[in-house]
Amino acid sequence: MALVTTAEVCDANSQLIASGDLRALQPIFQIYGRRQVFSGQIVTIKVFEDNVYIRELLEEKGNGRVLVVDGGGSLRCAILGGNPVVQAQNNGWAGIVVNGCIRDVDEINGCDIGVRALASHPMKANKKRTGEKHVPITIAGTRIRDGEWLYADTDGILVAPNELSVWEACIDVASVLASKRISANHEALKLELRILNQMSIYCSPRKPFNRWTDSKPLVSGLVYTMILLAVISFWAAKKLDKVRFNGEYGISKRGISNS
Ligand SMILES: O=C([O-])CC(=O)C(=O)O
Ligand SMILES: [Mg+2]
Repeated sequence: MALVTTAEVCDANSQLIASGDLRALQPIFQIYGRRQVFSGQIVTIKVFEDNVYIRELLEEKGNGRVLVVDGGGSLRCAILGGNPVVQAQNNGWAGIVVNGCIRDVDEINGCDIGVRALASHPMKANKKRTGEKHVPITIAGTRIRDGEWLYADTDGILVAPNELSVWEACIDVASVLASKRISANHEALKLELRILNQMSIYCSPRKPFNRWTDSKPLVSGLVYTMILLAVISFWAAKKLDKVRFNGEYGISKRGISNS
């Protein structure tokens, strides 16, 4: 998805925006961390001036996910510091979005991870172990659910219910180029650039797996194979029967032998 900017995704998906599926967070966040562009599946957490649960989540393997923290917008202390961010980077988290404050900004800016927060604050948070993990949250005017997808770049932050995919677009580029059978290199390059510019048009939520329609080809393939095998075995049995019968009665292609 990094091939396409958040602005291009918005331009090409007005229907998803109108339906409320594609949402942009209000632009209230500062950019921290070395990764300015990041995306991933969302893990939500709701806390208030307490950071124990945040640290616990970032101790888990990230697998490219993004932690989105509803810190209630508090500007009275930092709920994220350098230590958990280094850990998140080492554990493979793609990013952390904090509706609250962070501290150890220089350390965080050295980490290979994307971090967004309202501001920095020198005071640390409570350690009372309060909050809720994996609950729906509302930050920056946007309702966000655990398991949705987040896309961040220097223009802003988008949230979608499913992973946005350019897979279809890549197939399209290949098939259009093949069908045009372009020989001159510059023509091919021109067309490729035009198609790449249009790529976001094909950005669509990846379809969820449908147990029936997605397995239909496999099921019908199996049925056809079984019918074919049945016909072949029937034919073979008949043939074998005939050979056996002919053998028993001494019938050959040339006629009945006396021996
Ligand atoms: O101790 C804290 O709450 C925040 C902090 O600075 C860190 O984790 O590095
Ligand atoms: Mg610290």
